[in-house]
Amino acid sequence: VSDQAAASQWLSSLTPTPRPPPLTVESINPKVIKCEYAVRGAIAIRAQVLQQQLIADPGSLPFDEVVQCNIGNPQGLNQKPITYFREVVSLCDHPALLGKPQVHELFSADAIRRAHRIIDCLTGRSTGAYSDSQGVKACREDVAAGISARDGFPASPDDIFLTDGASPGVHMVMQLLLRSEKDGILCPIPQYPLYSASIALHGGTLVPYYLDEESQWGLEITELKQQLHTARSAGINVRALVVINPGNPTGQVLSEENQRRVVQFVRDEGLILLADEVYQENIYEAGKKFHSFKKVSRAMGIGEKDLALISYHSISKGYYGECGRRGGYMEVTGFSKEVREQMLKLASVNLCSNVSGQILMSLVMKPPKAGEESYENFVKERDGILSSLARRAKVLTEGMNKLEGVTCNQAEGAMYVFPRLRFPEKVLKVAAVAKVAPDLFYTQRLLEATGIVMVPGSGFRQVPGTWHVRCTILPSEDKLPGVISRLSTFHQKFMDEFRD
Ligand SMILES: Cc1ncc(COP(=O)(O)O)c(CN[C@@H]2CONC2=O)c1O
Repeated sequence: VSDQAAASQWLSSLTPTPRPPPLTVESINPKVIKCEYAVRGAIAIRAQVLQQQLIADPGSLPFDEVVQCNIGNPQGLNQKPITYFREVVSLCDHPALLGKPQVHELFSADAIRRAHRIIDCLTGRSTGAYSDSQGVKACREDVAAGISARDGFPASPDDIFLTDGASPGVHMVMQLLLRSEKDGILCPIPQYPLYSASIALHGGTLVPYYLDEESQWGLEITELKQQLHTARSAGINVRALVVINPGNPTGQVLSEENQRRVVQFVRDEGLILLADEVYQENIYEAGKKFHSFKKVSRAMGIGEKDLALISYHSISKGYYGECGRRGGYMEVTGFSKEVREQMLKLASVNLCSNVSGQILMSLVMKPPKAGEESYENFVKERDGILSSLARRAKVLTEGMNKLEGVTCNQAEGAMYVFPRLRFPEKVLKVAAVAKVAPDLFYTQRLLEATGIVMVPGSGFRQVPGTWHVRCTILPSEDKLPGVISRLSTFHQKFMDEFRD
């Protein structure tokens, strides 16, 4: 062996053979790879890059701001928090303020009283201490009182789990229900992708039921029955039915009659009803009203013994929009003591949800009452936000319906419009070559041209061969006309470019 070869052999013997990286995309849990969440997917990621570019190099793009219409994040688009709510959580987070002489100049008397009451019930009198795993008892009592007042039927604090938003509550239940791919969950299509993502993460099967766009995203019982039968024939053990009411991304508000038939279906088929009601205070359509599935079932005389029901709520929506504070509840009824003990065990693994979010959830469910010092201002703030959202829902729906090839159902509730786009054949061809869904292709072009961030309908699943986009109704009323105008100009150019 030559000296050179001997030397290089010696050197290579000194350098350890490179180990393969401990984690690669190939060695990640395949359930994680399968999971997708379009609300913060490719379009949102690209939007962040453009946002940074605008900061670094203003004037370098054909628009001067990125408008985040991809996510129901009201305070991200300048909606102001509710004064009373923030007063109470501020005092709870810094109780020393209560001892300051100026406190009565800075905070309303009822917020001070509420804070004292809450602090008295906190472990160690501190929001910094772990609470019970189900949540602070006093907060659960207020949530239960609020549910009882809303529904006219009793709710128990023992049935309430306070969570870091509705999302972890959904994940917990999927973890409980999904043992293998043989376990299925009936989900609306289009659906909020937390459900498809969580079902994928927990190794279950999403069993679709299609909402009927032609009847304002109606939920047909015949469709539920057909999809259930198909899944069962394929050997899927369907465990639960998810209903999102008001709907995301579709914005429909179910009629009470429709809800009664859903409850009857769930009861007859021995399913668990997962009622996602996070938009319960976002009702805009005249004549439409929110009815909780808890109320509907109890009014039918269907109680805990007949129906397993988990109802979700959140502080992220409504008129409060406290998305970043992470607060929510699951009301759990109709399960055995042993099952609830398993739920509590699961909750205890995460110790507890954040206490400020728990306090905010209790304030949402038991806000100021008439006669209390904050009441008038609270009502003014609440009604101001909700009436503005209703106006924006109408304006945006009208704006969408003026676009060529676009039809858009009225956003009766929630925070989105979900228009259907009929693309020229050329768009379908170009998108196929680019290997992207046509509605993703559209939202990519829209973002690059206007800075408007929308989520492609394919991120929510949809009837095959139909294409949609989801846009929030959240740009402020003074900004919304400009957004619609930029969208219309882009849309016209896009359709002209690809006209058959
Ligand atoms: C129907 C529905 N359920 C649950 C959640 C989870 O909310 P929290 O975990 O914050 O309580 C959302 C959030 N809406 C997402 C987030 O913004 N846009 C969306 O579509 C939702 O729309």
